[in-house]
This record gives sequence, structure tokens and C-alpha cells, in this order.
Amino acid sequence: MIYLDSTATTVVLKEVADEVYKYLTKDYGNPSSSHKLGIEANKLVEKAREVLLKSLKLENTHLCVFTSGGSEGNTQVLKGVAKLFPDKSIVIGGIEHNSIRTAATDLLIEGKNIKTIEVEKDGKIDIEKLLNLIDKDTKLVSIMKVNNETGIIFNIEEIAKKVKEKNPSCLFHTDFVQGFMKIKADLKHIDFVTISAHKIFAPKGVGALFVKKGINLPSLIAGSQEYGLRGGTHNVAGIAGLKKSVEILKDKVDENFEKTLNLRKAFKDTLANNLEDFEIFEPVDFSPYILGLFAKGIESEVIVRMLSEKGVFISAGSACSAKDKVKSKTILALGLNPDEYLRISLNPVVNSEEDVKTGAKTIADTIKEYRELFIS
Ligand SMILES: Cc1ncc(COP(=O)(O)O)c(C=O)c1O
Repeated sequence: MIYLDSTATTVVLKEVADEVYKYLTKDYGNPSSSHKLGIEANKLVEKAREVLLKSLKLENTHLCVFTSGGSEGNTQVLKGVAKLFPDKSIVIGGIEHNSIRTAATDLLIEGKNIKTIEVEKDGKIDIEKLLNLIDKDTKLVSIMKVNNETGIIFNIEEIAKKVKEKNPSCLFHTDFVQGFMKIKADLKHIDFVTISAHKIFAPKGVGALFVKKGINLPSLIAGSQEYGLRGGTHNVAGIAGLKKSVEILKDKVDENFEKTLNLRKAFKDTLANNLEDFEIFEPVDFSPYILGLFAKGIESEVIVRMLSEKGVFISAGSACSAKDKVKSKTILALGLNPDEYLRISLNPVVNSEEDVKTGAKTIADTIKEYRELFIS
């Protein structure tokens, strides 16, 4: 099996799974209990908070709130800010994750003022156009750091700075799910940051939302845990897994980035030697972990299934939109054809160069097979 779909989710690493198992079967206390088992669980949760905050250099500025993952964090930020400031407006990026778009649509239906800053065809946000959407009533701008379908990196540090120069009371959120432990970012001036564990070799159903200290963001789930920002008994085992993954990856961000660039080169070279009529989507600034491939005449969903039969796993777009059977709004927004788009994920934690070369050759052969069957 060759798994080139780490953007959708990742395997849980053995060391991480061992840690999860320990907190499921041995140290399984409820952090709210006052006995020894509870105290130990609570210690783990507090330590995990510290590790995560430090990994992003946010220990002095933000709180770490454990959530069920990226979608929850994203939803809480949009709906929470809309609740706190009911008469103000929100601006979201044009190619945000489905969770942001859906939360924004819900708010729009409720009558809130939601605006979208479309992304230029080169994958950039035109700051002047964005600033034209910002006025004194804008209370939140939400723009992701790394797009999950194309790998586009947004310079959110610069964008947030400009937004706050124009309206100092405007809050800024970034969905950092595809950047966490992969791309360095300076997030100290960003008010809300979302991450998810299952993109970094930890279990599904756990994540974190970093909230700038002093912002009383309304909770989606009632309860007293997590500073009152997120109720419900902690997913201690999941949090232990997330902590372990961060400990494994945090000092390897640059090294893994370089390795991913090499994997990307190996993939592209192999493809170029074995296939014609294709294009790699490379925006101005991109994450090497995500490679967008356009092949003329194909139906990407069919190619994904043909490859699956051969044990090579890639994606036709984002995992969520593939199942919904809707064309990727992100790819459409960039003026590209979603039917001909394949998303290949490269990750040196699990992919060797040999894997990547074999994967690329199999993808090339499968596209040729498809073309012979259906086009010529
Ligand atoms: C950019 C981005 N944001 C948010 C999410 C949602 O995260 P989760 O699956 O933890 O809800 C994903 C997952 O695909 C993602 O890629």
C-alpha cells in the first residue's frame, strides 16, 4: 500500500498509540475527579496544554482549549464571535475549509453580515481588496494558513497586521490545521488558531483552539471545563496522543519541510518521465506537503478509485467534498477544473522516496490507462 493522502488523515504512530493506550487502560481518570487517578489525568492535560502552547510560542499570549478537532474550533470562532458581537460583520477567505463555509452560511441565514474575500487566480489574497471589505463594524476576519486542497500558503501574519492597522478592534482567526507541525508561522498577533490531531499522526476527534487571553469566546458546549470555553469531560487519551505527536514533530518542522521538498521533486520527476499532458498547480507560495495535479481529459474520482484498486491512495479534492459529490468550490474559485484535479499528499514521516516514485509511476500509468480506455 502507498498512502499519499496524509492531508485527509494520518496513521497513528506506534509511540502515539502506546501513549493513547496507556491513558485508555491504565491512567484513565477523569481530570475533574479529586482522587489520585483524576489528579494524574489532570496533570497530563495541563502538561499537554503547555507543550502545545510552547510549540507555537503562544505560552504568554494565548489559552489552549482542547476540542474535538478542527471543525469544532472553526465553528466556535465564527459562531462565538457572531454571538458576542451580534451587530458586527465577519469576513472569511474565499477557499476556506467546509467547516468555516458552513458556519458562515448558517450565520448568513440568521441574518448576519458575512463577506467573502475571493482568492486571486495566483492563489494570493489582494490585501487592498480585503481592506475595502473592512470597516469599523468588522469584528472578525478568518483566513486559513494552508489550504487543504491546493497547499496555497497565505501570509496571514502580514494580512492580520494590515487588517488591524485599518480596524484595531477587529479579531483575526486562522485555520492552522494543515500547517501545524509542518510550516512555521508567527501566530502571536492572531487571536484564534485552530489545529487538529489527526493530521499529525494522532487520533481523530481531538484538536485545540488557541484563544488570545482576555477574549471571552462563547462556548458551543455548556460546562465548566476548559476555562468555561468548552464543556465536556476531556478526551484524555486523545489529548495524550496529540501531546506525544507534537513532542515527536516539534523540532523537526524545518527538517521535514526540506525532506518533503525532496519527495516532491522525486514525484514530479517521475511523473514527467512517464506522463504527458499534465500540470502541477504551484501557486506563488505553497506547502510542499500538498501537490495538485491536473491531467487533461480525466475524471478524477474514477482515477482515485482505479488507484485504490492498485493500493495507491490519493484524493480527488478534499475528503469532505469528495463524499458530498459536489465539485470542489476551492478549485472552481481558482478558475480550474475540479474534474481533472488530483490531490497528492507527501509526508516524510510515512513516505519514503521509493514509495513516492512508485506512487507517481502508478498514477501516470493509471491516467494513461484511463485515457486509452475512455478518450482514444
Ligand atoms: C484546513 C482544514 N481545516 C479544518 C479541518 C477539519 O478538521 P477536523 O477533521 O479535525 O474536524 C480540516 C480537515 O480536513 C482541514 O483540512
